[in-house]
Amino acid sequence: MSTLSEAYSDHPLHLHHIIPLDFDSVRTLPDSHVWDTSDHALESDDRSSIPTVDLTDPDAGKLIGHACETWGVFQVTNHDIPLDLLGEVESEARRLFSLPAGQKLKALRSPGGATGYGIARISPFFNKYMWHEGFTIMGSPMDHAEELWPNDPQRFCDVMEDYQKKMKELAMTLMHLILKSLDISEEEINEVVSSGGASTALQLNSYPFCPDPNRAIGLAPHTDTSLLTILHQSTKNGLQIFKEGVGWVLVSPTYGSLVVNVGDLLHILSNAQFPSVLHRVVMKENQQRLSLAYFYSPPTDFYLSPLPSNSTQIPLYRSVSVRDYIGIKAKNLEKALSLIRI
Ligand SMILES: C=C1C[C@]23C[C@H]1CC[C@H]2[C@@]12CCC[C@@](C)(C(=O)O1)[C@H]2[C@@H]3C(=O)O
Ligand SMILES: O=C(O)CCC(=O)C(=O)O
Ligand SMILES: [Fe+2]
Repeated sequence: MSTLSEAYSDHPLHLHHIIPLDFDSVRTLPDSHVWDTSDHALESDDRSSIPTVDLTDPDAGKLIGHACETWGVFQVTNHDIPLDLLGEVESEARRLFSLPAGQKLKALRSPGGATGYGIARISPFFNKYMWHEGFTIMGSPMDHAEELWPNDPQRFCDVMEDYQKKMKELAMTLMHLILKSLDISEEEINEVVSSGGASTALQLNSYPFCPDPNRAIGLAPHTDTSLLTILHQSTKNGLQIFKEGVGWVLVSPTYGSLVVNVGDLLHILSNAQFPSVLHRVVMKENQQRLSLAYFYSPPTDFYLSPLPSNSTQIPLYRSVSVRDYIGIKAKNLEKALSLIRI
């Protein structure tokens, strides 16, 4: 069985698509980072905002199913992730991104690697660079933590591992609710969610202070490759999701609540009943913004096909392994879903 890291190592990147800019050293926005941002301010009004679901609500499953169908994204409250832990992970992320550029480069993601410091994996698909630096974790971050803090790697590792453990439990709870809302049997749910383990990743995102935010982008529009993604955002605005017929909708951070979004793999599994949501990060505030994204997927050798609850419908996608889909996405980005359409 292959790991998520191995699935990504089949698709190596060039160094210029890994190494972030030394953001502290620039006083003006380099041309390499200038984007057409004419639609960034075109947000729909306040009346449209993503649904919020209280996980202790007896109707949570139904509400989540409905949110996945209509929005592909929702906020969750009463999720059992301690707020102290969220604060600690955020502060460890802040400590990492505050290191001098030269120090961060010691933990640079390798061209064939999946973990460590670097720019977003989707970067090769765009001719400009994003105002973003990231740090990807899969399991224990010890090797990279030793590169960053040779004398004190443990604190960072403990917090990140604790967070991944709790996020995994939450992701499994949410997946159970989501699949139950599709009337999938318990056995089938267990095949997708628990028995064979999971592929997971934790991405720390930093959008540094920008000298010219109106001409830069934090993260270009994309859908996630996961079943679902659970996101914590620091107090700064920037995340927008695209809703058909409405346009770009701002997802303002609400203290203590987490943003959950449908990824491509759940899109396939649900036969497009739960569409993966297009999202991006725009530069809204004149301060650094941080976010923590946890990606939950089935094991890489798991074959996804539209689930039997949809058997009365025509399956829209052919069966594909997680590993193969990662490869298709690595080569084709937003065209990936259409390439596996029957
Ligand atoms: C498990 C994942 C999910 C990844 C790849 C790998 C580790 C890093 C994730 C992100 C994080 C930033 C946006 C994204 C689009 C990117 O460029 O890297 C994500 C991508 C995906 O959802 O495809
Ligand atoms: O920073 C954010 O709010 C979104 C991050 C994101 O979309 C990702 O990591 O995939
Ligand atoms: Fe994303």
